[in-house]
Amino acid sequence: MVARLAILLYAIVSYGIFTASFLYALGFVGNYVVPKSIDTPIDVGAAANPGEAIVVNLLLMSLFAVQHSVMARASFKRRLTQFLPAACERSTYVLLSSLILLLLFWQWRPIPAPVWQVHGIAAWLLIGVHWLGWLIAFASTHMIDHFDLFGLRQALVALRGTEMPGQSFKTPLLYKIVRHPLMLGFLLAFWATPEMTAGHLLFAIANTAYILVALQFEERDLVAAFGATYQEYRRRVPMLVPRLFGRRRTEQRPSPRPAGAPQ
Ligand SMILES: C[S@@+](CC[C@H](N)C(=O)[O-])C[C@H]1O[C@@H](n2cnc3c(N)ncnc32)[C@H](O)[C@@H]1O
Repeated sequence: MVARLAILLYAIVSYGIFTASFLYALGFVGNYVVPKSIDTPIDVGAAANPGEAIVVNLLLMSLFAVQHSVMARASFKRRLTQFLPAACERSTYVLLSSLILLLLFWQWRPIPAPVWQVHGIAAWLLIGVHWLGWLIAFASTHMIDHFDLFGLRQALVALRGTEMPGQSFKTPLLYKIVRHPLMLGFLLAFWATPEMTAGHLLFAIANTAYILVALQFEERDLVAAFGATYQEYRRRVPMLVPRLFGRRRTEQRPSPRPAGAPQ
């Protein structure tokens, strides 16, 4: 019982650190409230040299990308759970991702050179799209399973001593019109800004490239897990850009989750 409570505590702490990093990300990307944002150095007088800034920023984003993708693979999870209880695996993933994000926010080198600036109604439209992106991203986690994605469900199931139910294939709400609404939300939040600087542009380009690569791995795992059901979904539903005047959709039956489906 003590071990199960410790797992739950670990999951709650990891979730708390994730929440802090997510809230900080809102301020960081949008240049709101936080002491250090994507365009404002802590030490305002000391702008980094752009070459150094590009290298440091790319290293920080690569660290996040490698951790986030390697730890999401089934083979890595199998190895990790030889040392850790399976109920801690997702919380560990969430904890490390959040700590790396906080490191990125802390060590980020702004490159303030302006790339575009828009004013008036166009600026307000872009700000609206930016916040819509964050809203879509947050809402999408609830459409898949927020508490499962962030490791709390696994800890609660372990506390009850019951079996963790397998991952099921879902297409609720936004998942009916795009396969990856969470990533679509991030892309909108990263790109829609009335004042784009060189540093922000680097952030948006590198993260877009990472998302496009990471989705290939994620979809490979989803095809392995759900087979023809996911392949049919892939043919029917666009990846990131909703089809506004789409083809007629056919209803599909839910498929049972085969053993070894990714979490
Ligand atoms: C961080 S979520 C991102 C989901 C999706 N890529 C998106 O952008 O909305 C990643 C997890 O969602 C799972 N996943 C993605 N699409 C899913 C679906 N249609 N049904 C169930 N799980 C899904 C993946 O297996 C992975 O474990």
